[in-house]
Amino acid sequence: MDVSIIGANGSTGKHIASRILLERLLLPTDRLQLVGRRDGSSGNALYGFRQDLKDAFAEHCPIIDIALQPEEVVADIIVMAAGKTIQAHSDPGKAPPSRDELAIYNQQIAIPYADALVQYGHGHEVVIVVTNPVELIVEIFSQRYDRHRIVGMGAYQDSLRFRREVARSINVSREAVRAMVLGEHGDGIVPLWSSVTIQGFSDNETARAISNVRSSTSSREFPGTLIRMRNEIIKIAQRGDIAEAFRRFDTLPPDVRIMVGPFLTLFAGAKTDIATANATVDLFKCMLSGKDTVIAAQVSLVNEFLQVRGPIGAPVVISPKGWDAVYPMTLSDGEQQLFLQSAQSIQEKVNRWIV
Ligand SMILES: NC(=O)c1ccc[n+]([C@@H]2O[C@H](COP(=O)([O-])OP(=O)(O)OC[C@H]3O[C@@H](n4cnc5c(N)ncnc54)[C@H](O)[C@@H]3O)[C@@H](O)[C@H]2O)c1
Repeated sequence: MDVSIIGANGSTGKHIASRILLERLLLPTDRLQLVGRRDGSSGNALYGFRQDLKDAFAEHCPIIDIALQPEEVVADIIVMAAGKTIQAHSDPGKAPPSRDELAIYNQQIAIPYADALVQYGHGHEVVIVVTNPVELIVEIFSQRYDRHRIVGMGAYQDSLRFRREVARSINVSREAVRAMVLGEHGDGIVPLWSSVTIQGFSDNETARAISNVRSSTSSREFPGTLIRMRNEIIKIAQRGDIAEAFRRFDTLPPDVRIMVGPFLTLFAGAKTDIATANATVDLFKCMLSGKDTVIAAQVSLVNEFLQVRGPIGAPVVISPKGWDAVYPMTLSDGEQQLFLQSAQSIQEKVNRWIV
């Protein structure tokens, strides 16, 4: 199997590459392709990065290739991780950072890769999209290529965060919690409390545990609560009191922490690249496991789930071919309403952004 990482010299791309090698997911006869820009600093740096990987992983290394043009990308699985990332700012008068700011710039990066895939690809590539806004980039690839082979990892990562945060609030391990987050990888996230199961808990015990920890009694109130709590914490971080911001963060409900955690990490001067790389490689492993696995991921729907058209985080059955079908989940009334609002908002933004 051959894997290509577009944006391999970026912090997320680098962690993805080293995790793939660390876990020996590729054989020495497989190929890992590191993709950068000929006219950017990554062009030269990738040669050094390749050398570093060879030093680190020696005889366990696959063949490592470098590509500096979209038309040179050749792989069975392509990880799209190139592009700008959001920056923290300390101006309380300005809106908090949003992945939406990246749309115009990152779209221009993605289009040549999507066009080259259509022109030079062999038709069975699968693209895992990391670049934000993940819904927009999924749509750019899906409008050009087989949409069933395009999978965005934002909802998968949000679901892992949700499981971890729920587990932390009720004092069990993340492995004991099953849960999904659908919707947008952004303000329009839809945490599915109805999907939460906790190993060893009866239905009544699960319901009691959830009502003790969730942010609001109904999903309809969630967006307002999320924005209010997010803005309060960001104000503290903008004053420079990061330790206090994290102390307050620890007291937030788990469904709010999913969203606030990455922003607070940014304001602290760090990045979410390690967790993102881990989630991407986990998704990659699920995909290759050969078992039909249901995960939340951004895909471009054509009426398969709640009659939604367009890109959104949805429950899908994945396989080595991408996503085969939508898993027919039943949402609560409030979750359904939140999901449909999120779909509408994403669609409006994507229509505005796509040139
Ligand atoms: N989905 C998620 O959960 C998640 C989490 C973190 C980051 N991200 C997204 O991943 C992307 C990368 O983030 P990062 O932190 O690694 O950024 P980064 O700035 O560290 O790396 C970006 C890389 O992209 C490369 N690049 C830019 N234009 C390119 C082109 N035309 N061809 C090839 N490479 C090109 C740059 O040279 C750089 O090496 C961003 O869009 C970010 O928003 C997503």
